[in-house]
Amino acid sequence: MFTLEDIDGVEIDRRAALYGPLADAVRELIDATIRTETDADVIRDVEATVRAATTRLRDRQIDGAYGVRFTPDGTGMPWGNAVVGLRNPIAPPLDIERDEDGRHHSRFTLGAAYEGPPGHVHGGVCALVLDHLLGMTASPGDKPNFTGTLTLRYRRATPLGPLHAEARIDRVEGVKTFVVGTLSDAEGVTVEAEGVFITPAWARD
Ligand SMILES: CCCCCCCCCCCCCC(=O)SCCNC(=O)CCNC(=O)[C@H](O)C(C)(C)COP(=O)(O)OP(=O)(O)OC[C@H]1O[C@@H](n2cnc3c(N)ncnc32)[C@H](O)[C@@H]1OP(=O)(O)O
Repeated sequence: MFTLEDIDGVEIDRRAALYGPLADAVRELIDATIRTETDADVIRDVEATVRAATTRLRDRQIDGAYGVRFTPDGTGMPWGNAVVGLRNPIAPPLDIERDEDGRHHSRFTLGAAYEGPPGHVHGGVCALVLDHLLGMTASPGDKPNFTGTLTLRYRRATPLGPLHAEARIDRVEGVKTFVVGTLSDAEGVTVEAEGVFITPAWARD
């Protein structure tokens, strides 16, 4: 589940510079696929090109999912992650910053690929983003805390476009960390979240 990779920062940068642009390009492709109105013959031609590109990438690949890899100095590479994964075109991806007081926050943009109600973010995508951000906030050290219960209040629809999310720890009770957070657009909060994140039995002292 968590895999140690004995590589240094230079190698991480090399891999990020190789795989990040590919994921970005596929993200663009997803957006273009949803929004294109070009001619039918162009669409069929592009479909063949994309299928050929996929075949080339599958020439050599790992078994199963990417997992969470980390280096000896504790640098994490959750590159397949659905929210922050550098190699995952489905991930927006979020760049999450941590303040000295432990608050986590992120500015990001959700486009056509994340639509639920017309012109607005799918409620499940709001939950996805907040679950991850609150989970990161609940796991400041080298121990993961997993979502036990996540409660959301959708105050109003979240428009597609630039957004902001933030989270902070409310309190810690034994293996349970209680975290609160919000998702906002330029007008203010659209979704409030509170979650109970729990250290799994295998990671307890
Ligand atoms: C190398 C780098 C590492 C960095 C890591 C970054 C990670 C980032 C992570 C990002 C993550 C992103 C987010 C994701 O995607 S996390 C993925 C989604 N979540 C899961 O898959 C979790 C699945 N469930 C479990 O693994 C276990 O059931 C957990 C770990 C949750 C509890 O375990 P276990 O079942 O063994 O617990 P226990 O019986 O010992 O009870 C202990 C206490 O907890 C209370 N309780 C139990 N269940 C719940 C519940 N559902 N709600 C509220 N409370 C609950 C229970 O009453 C008791 O309290 P008390 O009676 O003592 O008061």
